[in-house]
Amino acid sequence: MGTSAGLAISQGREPLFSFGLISDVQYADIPDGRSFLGVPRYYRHSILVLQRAVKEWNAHQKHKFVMNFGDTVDGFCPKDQSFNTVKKVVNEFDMFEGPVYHMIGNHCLYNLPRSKLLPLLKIQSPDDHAYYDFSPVPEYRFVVLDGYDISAIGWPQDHPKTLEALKFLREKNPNEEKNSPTGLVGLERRFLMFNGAVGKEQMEWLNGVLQEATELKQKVVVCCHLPLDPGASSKEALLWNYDEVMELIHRYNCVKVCLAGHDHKGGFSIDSHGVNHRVLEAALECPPGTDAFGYINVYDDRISLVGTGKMASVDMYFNPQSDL
Ligand SMILES: Nc1ccn([C@@H]2O[C@H](COP(=O)(O)O)[C@@H](O)[C@H]2O)c(=O)n1
Ligand SMILES: O=P(O)(O)OC[C@H](O)CO
Repeated sequence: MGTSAGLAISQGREPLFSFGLISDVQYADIPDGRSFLGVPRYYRHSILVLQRAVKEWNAHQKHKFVMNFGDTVDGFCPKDQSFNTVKKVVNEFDMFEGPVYHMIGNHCLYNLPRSKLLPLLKIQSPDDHAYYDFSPVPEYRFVVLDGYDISAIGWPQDHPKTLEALKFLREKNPNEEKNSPTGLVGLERRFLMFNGAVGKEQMEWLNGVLQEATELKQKVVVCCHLPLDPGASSKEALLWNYDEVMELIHRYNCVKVCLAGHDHKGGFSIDSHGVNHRVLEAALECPPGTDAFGYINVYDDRISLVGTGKMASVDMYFNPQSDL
């Protein structure tokens, strides 16, 4: 990614805090396979990557929390094993000696309805939405978006959100197979069933959180399973309404970094407003013995991702213009 997190550390300043991160574990007790595009997937090995990650995060001793960027279980997991498989992976996360914040991904929703999934992931919500925020130190706020708020997967079949998503897909994607981008041009290629959107209520909630963060002079890190910037991701992996979400985010100056998973190869960009976008490499696609996890050192002027294995390190400096 061109920059050196080691450099940031060698500058000698202590971070305000740090946290661990991993994405797309997609564990299942099934033989290795491949993605649609032919990339090898190591379904049994991925939990070993997570175990090594937890060991390293604990050895570091100072991480304040850990974030799981979603797709905890794979869609090919036999459905009679879904509940226990998610539980097994969550138990591995719980070996971390501190809080763990989970996100949902499409593969989680192939396995379990929200009503069963969210309690397992300890996402507390009266109406099964999976967005929330937390402030680990007074200077920072983390916003976790629910990218499958409007989605054809995860809600009951007759739920208004399922119906809204299916209507949207019918309008945007003429293919019978709604996961196929065939014939879709450029950024239209994101209109696939394995993606989703942030709905109206969540947008209003996000607006309120960003308003409050601005008043409190907090810097914000936005986290979502689905990427929010075409510069950091394949077009096929983007949130359906990434443009609306970013238009809202850009009205404020408080959001410094957006982190995501889903696009397994990973990516990095700085958008037109100086917001950093980092898509994390998947634990699932690490050949046996290799890794993809990391931790982030948070400073007042940058955050530095220190990656292990396939997860590339990067220093993400904040745009000083945005604080003027
Ligand atoms: N470029 C693509 C990517 C995916 N699909 C469809 O999505 C399904 C799931 O994809 P995975 O990467 O998780 O294997 C896949 O079976 C295809 O139906 C596609 O059509 N084009
Ligand atoms: O979530 P998956 O495993 O279907 O993969 C999504 C793709 O990486 C998006 O391009």
